[in-house]
Amino acid sequence: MSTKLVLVRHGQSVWNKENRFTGWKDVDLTDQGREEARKAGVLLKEAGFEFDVAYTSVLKRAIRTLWTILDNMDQMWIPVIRDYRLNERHYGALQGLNKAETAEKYGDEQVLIWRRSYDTPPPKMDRDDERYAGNFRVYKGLTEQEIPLSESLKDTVERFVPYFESDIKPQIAAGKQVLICAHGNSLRALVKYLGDISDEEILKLNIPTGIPMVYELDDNLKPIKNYYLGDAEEAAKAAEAVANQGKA
Ligand SMILES: O=C(O)[C@@H](CO)OP(=O)(O)O
Repeated sequence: MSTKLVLVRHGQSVWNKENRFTGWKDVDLTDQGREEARKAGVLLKEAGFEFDVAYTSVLKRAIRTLWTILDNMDQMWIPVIRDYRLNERHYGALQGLNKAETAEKYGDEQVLIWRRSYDTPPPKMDRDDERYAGNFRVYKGLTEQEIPLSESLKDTVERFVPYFESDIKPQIAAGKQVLICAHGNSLRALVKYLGDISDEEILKLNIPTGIPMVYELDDNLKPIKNYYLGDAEEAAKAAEAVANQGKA
């Protein structure tokens, strides 16, 4: 028997469009992002998915994408769980900077390391920075250790995977159809873990906005195969465009 798990990166956000490092900044979707979310919902509905539970971050670009998907599937009634552990990887002091301008200043190679290396975090944000997540009510229940100043993908794996194991995996194991709506790098963290992808290989993975990614899992919840719903060529082109965002 195979179980399906669906992962969706939020639709295009305002800072995706402006090509700025986003991380934990709570930016909304653009009109294009809303349209991508709508199309994702239609694709999932046409493919016959019936979700039992959905998980998302506490960031509105992912939450609104999830709402839009469920609205278009007429499944807005299912339980939705929001948790900061699904948040985007924290971009530290880079948050808000333009990616191409940063590449002009520091070089494409350095920006690739900050964006895609497994264990090199971007420069840290200070705790007295107005952007510090501890200033926002949504994160008030977290300890200082839980509020990042910057994260590598490894740090994001260490935050997200234990939550996946303790909260999401038991639902899948119980036969529930689960939808996860999250972010480029928090999903890369999960994909790395699910597929046991090496630290080197994960560098090449770029996830496009708003295209549902379906994982078929075996009885041990190991992936049998995974694919994007819809036009595969379009998904590959969109992933390539994400890769190029960090070039001067
Ligand atoms: O800015 C970010 O937080 C992420 C996702 O949008 O970007 P990148 O693809 O550069 O890691």
